[in-house]
Amino acid sequence: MTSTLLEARQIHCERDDRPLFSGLDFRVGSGELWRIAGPNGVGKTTLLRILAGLNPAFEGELLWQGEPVHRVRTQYQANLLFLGHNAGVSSSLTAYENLAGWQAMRTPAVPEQVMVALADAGLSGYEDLPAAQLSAGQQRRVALARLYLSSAPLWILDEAFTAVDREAVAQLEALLANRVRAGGAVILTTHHRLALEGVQVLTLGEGYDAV
Ligand SMILES: Nc1ncnc2c1ncn2[C@@H]1O[C@H](COP(=O)(O)OP(=O)(O)OP(=O)(O)O)[C@@H](O)[C@H]1O
Repeated sequence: MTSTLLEARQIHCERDDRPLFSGLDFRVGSGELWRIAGPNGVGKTTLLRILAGLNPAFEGELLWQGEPVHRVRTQYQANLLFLGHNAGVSSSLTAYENLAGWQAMRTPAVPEQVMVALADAGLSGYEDLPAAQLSAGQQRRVALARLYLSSAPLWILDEAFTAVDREAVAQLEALLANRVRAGGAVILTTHHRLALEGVQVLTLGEGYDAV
């Protein structure tokens, strides 16, 4: 039996007085991978940002391991890795500095771990280049390298597959599979067809074919 990590109750959100989504109820358990599906503009990013605690403009309740997120915010943030589709990679910093800086905000940075994560993300030889001099896919890999350093039980990933090549997609799928196998949970959006089994789909927008 899976234990519930994150529960959403009656989530409602409006943009410019127009309801984006309403009455959303779901439970994300350990070992589960959820895909939020729907057409462009339906509210997928908005929902992920709500779940990640980055958008307070909603009604309803979020529970982390049974406790209201607003009461256990620090604990929730410590258990969460959020990767937005705007990946948060600083173009003036090197690949190494970006990842080490990210790690240092959570734990003392360990240079060897950072180097290994960059290598795992396919960036060997590019560690000391400013991100501005990397390709779009390589910049995305700098952000994705965080996944190799993260032991957070909940990953929320917005369009994580954007700009990366087939090899990186396969590696990312393997990482996600490992995360859920280890008892974590993943919530993501992607317009990419996932080669993963057991994906649960929450579709926003009526009549959208999420296949
Ligand atoms: N900062 C903002 N202020 C006002 N409206 C916004 C803002 N961000 C997004 N929206 C609106 O909210 C709606 C949902 O946007 P959102 O980015 O959540 O959609 P999405 O489903 O993720 O789309 P896509 O598949 O194109 O990424 C859109 O109509 C968009 O115009």
